[in-house]
Amino acid sequence: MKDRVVVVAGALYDKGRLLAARRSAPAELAGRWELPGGKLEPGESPEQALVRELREELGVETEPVARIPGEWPLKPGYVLQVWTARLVSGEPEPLEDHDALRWLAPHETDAVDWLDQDRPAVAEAARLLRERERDGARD
Ligand SMILES: Nc1nc2c([nH]c(=O)n2[C@H]2C[C@H](O)[C@@H](COP(=O)(O)OP(=O)(O)OP(=O)(O)O)O2)c(=O)[nH]1
Repeated sequence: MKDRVVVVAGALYDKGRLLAARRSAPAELAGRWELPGGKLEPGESPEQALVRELREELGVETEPVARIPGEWPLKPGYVLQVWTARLVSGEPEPLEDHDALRWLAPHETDAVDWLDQDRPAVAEAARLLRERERDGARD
């Protein structure tokens, strides 16, 4: 479908932890946790959109690693796509759209109240995180 909006979100990893961000708006999503990101703009690749959104929202530089297979419906006309990404520089801060951030260790990935529509992607991101831990990844 051509006129659907793609929202690109990042499963951002650093030091074996996954970043969760608490939305501050709109009212129906505020207080719930999500993977940070935003809408694809015309002419952008999903990876470019992800790097731009994470820079705007969190003030960090990141590098997309791989897409988590699948896409998930949001509100009508919107779909969510998720990439794993690694932190290249900076320490994330809730600059825009969020009022709290948390780095979650592999055993803590269920500790926040994720948006329902994010749960399948978060489950896969958590699985990949545990796999990286078993493999002895250092970042
Ligand atoms: N970023 C993000 N948005 C999500 C997730 N799950 C989910 O339902 N959404 C919804 C919330 C918003 O309605 C929409 C994304 O819009 P946004 O407001 O984050 O994107 P944006 O920065 O491009 O928006 P804008 O302020 O420029 O309008 O998707 C998620 O995991 N990450």
